[in-house]
Amino acid sequence: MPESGSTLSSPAGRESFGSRLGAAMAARGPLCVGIDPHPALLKSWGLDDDAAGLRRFSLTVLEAVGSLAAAVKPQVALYERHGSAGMAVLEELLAEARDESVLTIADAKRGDIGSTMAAYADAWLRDSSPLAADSVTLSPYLGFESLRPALDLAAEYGRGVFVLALTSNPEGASVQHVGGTDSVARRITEAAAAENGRYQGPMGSVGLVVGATVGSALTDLQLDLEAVRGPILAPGLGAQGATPADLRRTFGSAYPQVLGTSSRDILAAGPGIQGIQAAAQRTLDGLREG
Ligand SMILES: O=C(O)c1cc(=O)[nH]c(=O)n1[C@@H]1O[C@H](COP(=O)(O)O)[C@@H](O)[C@H]1O
Repeated sequence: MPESGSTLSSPAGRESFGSRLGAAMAARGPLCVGIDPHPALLKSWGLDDDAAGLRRFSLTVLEAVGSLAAAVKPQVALYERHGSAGMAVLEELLAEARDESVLTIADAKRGDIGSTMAAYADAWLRDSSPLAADSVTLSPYLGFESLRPALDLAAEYGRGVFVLALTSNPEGASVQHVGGTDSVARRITEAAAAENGRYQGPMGSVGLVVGATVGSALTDLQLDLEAVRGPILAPGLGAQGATPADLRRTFGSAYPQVLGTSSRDILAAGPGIQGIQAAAQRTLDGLREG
C-alpha cells in the first residue's frame, strides 16, 4: 500500500513508474486492458447503467485480467457520468488494483494552466489522494510545460504520465500534424524525450500516447520514438480497427516500448471471467508474436 497521511510525506527512493512498468511488460507482455464501462456494455452484461452495475463491471474486469495484463486503464469519463457514486466506484477500483499490485493508468486526459494543473496532479498522482493511480493521461494542448506540476509530482512519487502525442482518432491530425517535419507532435515527442533525461535505466516515467491507427504518420512526421526512452501507450486495437500486426508495422524499432491497449474488443467478451480472460489472452498472444 502507498503511504498515506500528510501530503508532505516524501517517498524518497521509491522505484520509478517507468521501471515498474518495464518489469510488468517483461513479465507479462505488452498488453493494457482498458476498463471502459460504456452503457451498451453494461447492458450486454445484464447490468444496470448505475453505480452498482459499474462496480460489478469494474471489479470483474480487474479480477479477469489482473494477473495477465501489464496494466489496466480505467476510462474516467465513464465513471464521471455517474457523478459522485461513479467516482466512488473508481476510487474502489484503484484501491483494489493497488492492493493486488496491478498497475493503473487513469485515463483522465487532464491539462490546464500550471496552478490548476497542480490540483489535477494532486488528484491523480499524490499518495494521500483517494484517486491516486500509478499514472495518468495528460493533454498538452496548453503547452507541454504547463504539465510541469504533474511531471514533477510523478517523479517525486514514483508515478508516471502519458502525454497525448498522436491520437488514434482521425481528427487528431488537424492539430497534431501541423508544422510538417516540425510538427506539434514532434515538439511533444522531443519534450518528453528531454524530460526522461531525469530518469536512470532503460525506460523513463514520461510516456506518450500514440494511436495504433496512425499508419505512416511516425515516418511522415519524422518522429523518433526510441529517443523518447519512455513507454508508448497505443490505443486503437480491436474496436478502432488496428491489429497487433499494424502495431508492429507502425512502430518498427520502437515496438519494445509499446504497450498496446484495448477496451471494447476485450470487454465485449464478458460478463464471464473466462471469456474476458480468453479475449485478453488472444490479444496478448497477437502482441507477442513475430
Ligand atoms: O488516452 C487514451 O487512452 C486514448 C487515446 C487515443 O488517442 N485514443 C483512444 O482511443 N484512447 C482511449 O482508449 C480507449 C479505447 O477504447 P476501445 O476503442 O474500446 O479499445 C478509450 O478509453 C479512449 O478514450
